[in-house]
Amino acid sequence: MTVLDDIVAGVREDIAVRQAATSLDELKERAARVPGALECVSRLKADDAVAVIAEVKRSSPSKGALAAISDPAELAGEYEKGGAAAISVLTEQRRFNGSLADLDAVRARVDVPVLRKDFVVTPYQVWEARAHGADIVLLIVAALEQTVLTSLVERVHSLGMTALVEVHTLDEVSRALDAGARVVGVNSRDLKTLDVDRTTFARLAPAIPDEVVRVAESGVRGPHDVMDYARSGAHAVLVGEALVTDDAPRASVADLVAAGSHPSLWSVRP
Ligand SMILES: O=P(O)(O)OC[C@@H](O)[C@@H](O)c1c[nH]c2ccccc12
Repeated sequence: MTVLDDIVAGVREDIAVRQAATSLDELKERAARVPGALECVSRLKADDAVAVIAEVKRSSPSKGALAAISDPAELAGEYEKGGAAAISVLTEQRRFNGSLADLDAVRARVDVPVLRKDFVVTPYQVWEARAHGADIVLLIVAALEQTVLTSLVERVHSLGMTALVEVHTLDEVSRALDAGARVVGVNSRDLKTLDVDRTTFARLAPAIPDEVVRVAESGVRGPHDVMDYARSGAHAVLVGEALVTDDAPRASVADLVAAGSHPSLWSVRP
């Protein structure tokens, strides 16, 4: 059993508990009452800048506890003021110590798009994301069979949200594109082993066409990594650990944003 299998098994148990408390019909009613999802593709793909997606994450299976984050909305507010294009909120409970309450708190605070970061394997979770105000939903190719992936991408898009379809291999890039992904995230961390290899993005990016948004996920330590990912064709970067463990997250986001619009990047861009 891989780490990913283990996480998904726990997630399925937790879904069953929530589903017993809140029916799908009830979620659909809630989803109809929240403001519509924000359009994200144009925000994640500027002509001469790298969009920074800043993440609210307390723990991870690879690193254990990262930061207490007693006030996720406050942290997200700082990210937004620093220039984050979107905020990612981990809602997985067992390994990442997140919750839908964190998503609610962040949604209520910021105006930029909010990403529900979880191990989404059923339509119920997609409705949940929308009912809690998410604009973007993560779908991890390695956790989904192709027919399920395709139907979840369609569900996300039909609810006006954007699917961030995560890949780690070339084969998964094809699967993401076949499933109709408009935004593809290359995770430098292998979710089966938790190893990080920052060269993954550069290897996979050429297989992702330019009309699709290319997001480089994981392993960003600072401005230098943003510039490296940008040189390899990233339109956006997703940053967690470096920001949640930082004393000045707002300034650090601003530094990443500044690095992503450095003039030297846009003359060498493929
Ligand atoms: O903390 P990092 O190395 O900056 O990584 C952020 C993000 O990419 C990572 O949290 C992540 C990427 N894909 C995921 C899927 C599930 C959970 C977490 C993730």
